[in-house]
Amino acid sequence: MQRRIGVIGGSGVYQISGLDGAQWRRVDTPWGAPSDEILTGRLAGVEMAFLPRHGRGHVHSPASVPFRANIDALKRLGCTEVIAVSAVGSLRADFRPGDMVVLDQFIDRTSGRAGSFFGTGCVAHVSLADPTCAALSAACTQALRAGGATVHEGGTYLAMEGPQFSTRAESRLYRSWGCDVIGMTAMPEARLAREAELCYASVAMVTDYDCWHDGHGAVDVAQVIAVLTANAGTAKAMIAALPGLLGPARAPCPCGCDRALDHALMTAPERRDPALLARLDAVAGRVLAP
Ligand SMILES: CSC[C@H]1O[C@H](OP(=O)(O)O)[C@H](O)[C@@H]1O
Ligand SMILES: Nc1ncnc2[nH]cnc12
Repeated sequence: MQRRIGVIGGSGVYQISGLDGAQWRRVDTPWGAPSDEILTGRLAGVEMAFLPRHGRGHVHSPASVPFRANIDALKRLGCTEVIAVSAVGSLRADFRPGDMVVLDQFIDRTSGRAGSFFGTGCVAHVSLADPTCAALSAACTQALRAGGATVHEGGTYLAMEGPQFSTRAESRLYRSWGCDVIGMTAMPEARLAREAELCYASVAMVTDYDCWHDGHGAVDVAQVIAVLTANAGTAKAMIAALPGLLGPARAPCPCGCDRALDHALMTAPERRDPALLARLDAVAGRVLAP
């Protein structure tokens, strides 16, 4: 099977360069329009698809990011895996601004966001015990280290609703829960990637210490942008290195991400809603197609 690597760029990452045959493409989905057009092309002979999560110019607030359309569009374009890049606040002293964290767990405190492709007329329950792909995450770690980044392998991300930053009491609470970093977008993105049977790796750049650290002022956007700008090359170097590490051919995922729906569907075939099934053509076509 041919590989296509999807990349979702977070705050400060609105494009990638160096693609052969680069083209911004509009992709329509049954879940509405994605955050922006998607930049496709080849890097070191591997098909790529890049989508800026907030849109070019940072148009979408965390709550208005069309997460379902974004994941559907990447799947529809033939992506086999998604690397999500995010800016995060650190909830621990040893995760410093400029460091990279390859996340492996999430606590979801968002509210009111559409968090599933499934629902009435086609119910499914996928496992989220391990919400990221260990194999893809290991490749991201390797690519980051090759570029000289300081990398923390594993970390728990507190997904907050925002758009305001946390209160000090919230920040302290999340630290007491054992969370390592905080951001506003990894959920429901990670849930939806799993439902769409995409390998998902979440790579976070630490930009600040949120507001719990006595030795640092409370986070503001200027601080986040300054750290993102100073370290702009880090995520880009990782993306440039990944095609060489992964190669153009894709084998079955050793973690089973590409088979997440094998035992997830609950609704009896004769009770399924044809309209919902039609919307699921890309994300669940493997298990629903007649
Ligand atoms: C600009 S600070 C807050 C903003 O940055 C993060 O975005 P992303 O996860 O897309 O990199 C955070 O989640 C907020 O959306
Ligand atoms: N402290 C913080 N809280 C939430 N999202 C962030 N993104 C970057 N820093 C953040």
